Amino acid sequence: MSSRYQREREVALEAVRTACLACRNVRSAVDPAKLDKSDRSPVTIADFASQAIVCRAIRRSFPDDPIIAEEDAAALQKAEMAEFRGRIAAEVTAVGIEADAAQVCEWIDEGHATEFSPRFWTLDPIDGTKGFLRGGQYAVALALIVEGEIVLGLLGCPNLVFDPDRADGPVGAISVAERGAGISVMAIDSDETADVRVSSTSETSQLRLCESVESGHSSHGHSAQIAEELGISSDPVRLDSQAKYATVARGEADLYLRLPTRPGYVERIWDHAGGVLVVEEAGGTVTDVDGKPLDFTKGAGLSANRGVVASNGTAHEAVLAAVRKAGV
Ligand SMILES: Nc1ncnc2c1ncn2[C@@H]1O[C@H](COP(=O)(O)OS(=O)(=O)O)[C@@H](OP(=O)(O)O)[C@H]1O
Ligand SMILES: [Mg+2]
Ligand SMILES: [Mg+2]
Ligand SMILES: [Mg+2]
Repeated sequence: MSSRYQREREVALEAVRTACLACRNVRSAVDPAKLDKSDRSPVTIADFASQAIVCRAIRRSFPDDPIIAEEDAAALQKAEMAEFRGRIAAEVTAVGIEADAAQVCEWIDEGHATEFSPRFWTLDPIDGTKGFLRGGQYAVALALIVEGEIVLGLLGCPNLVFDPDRADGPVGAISVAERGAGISVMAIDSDETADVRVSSTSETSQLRLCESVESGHSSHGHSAQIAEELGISSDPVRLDSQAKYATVARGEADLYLRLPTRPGYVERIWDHAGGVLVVEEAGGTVTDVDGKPLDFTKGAGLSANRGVVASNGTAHEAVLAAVRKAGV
């Protein structure tokens, strides 16, 4: 596979792998401590450690590249957060990157960009934090966007079985996609790699649908209507995070629906950029619910789009028709 972004790929893969290891270490604690952000969503030591690790790596190799990342260190600066800061630094150090609390806060804040630029990275240090907390799926999601086009997309999924045909095989998979150069999936703990491809299912009644666990993130009512319209009788598979894109990419599911739960919610680019390229390079199609391509030129939000439909491609038009019929 010829690669135009070889160095970026290497740096990104190493960073995502290391961040996955840090997340696992935190998760193996009995009850990972969490903070509630101003929107009442959770954030943990692992989110911050992961963001510090990935931003540090990008900053060292690509000093001029802006990073639009989900978290920032503002809440960590308060005096009463000293212990929490120290625990983040300890987790970063435990994966081989020696750092103190001040240093990790600086790295976290390297992800402060919010505006579109001709070349930038976007990072979700843990996508699916609720999934992470309940022991479900979560993802370290990273993408490089050049001239508004996603050129690299990585999804590190520490809780995803590496090979869906070996349910008791290794757990932990990193999907790495480069535009025009394909996708490969790597095991987190070994050198094993796999080529993957979306399914070829075209019969709409046979489509295996996946969606968010959280009904506040995607309308379960609308997806049930769409499934009925398509003649699907199997239950949707609910899993957290961009692991949904990874499962469509490898043909384990055929369709991922993310349907707005209220007018005006703007999806964040870090919740999608990595996953979108992973599905596209595996042969699938991703649009919003109106059939428009996702527009990554608007800064941190997908303000020109509503919701997301990711499919194996073959079934995409039929699904969009059902989405319209359901009045999404
Ligand atoms: N109202 C609403 N609508 C759509 N999306 C929302 C909404 N609120 C939050 N979020 C974002 O959802 C991200 C989690 O993704 P998922 O819904 O796929 O996973 S989960 O099932 O909720 O765990 C989650 O990402 P993380 O914060 O990184 O976990 C949020 O950015
Ligand atoms: Mg969050
Ligand atoms: Mg997210
Ligand atoms: Mg997140």
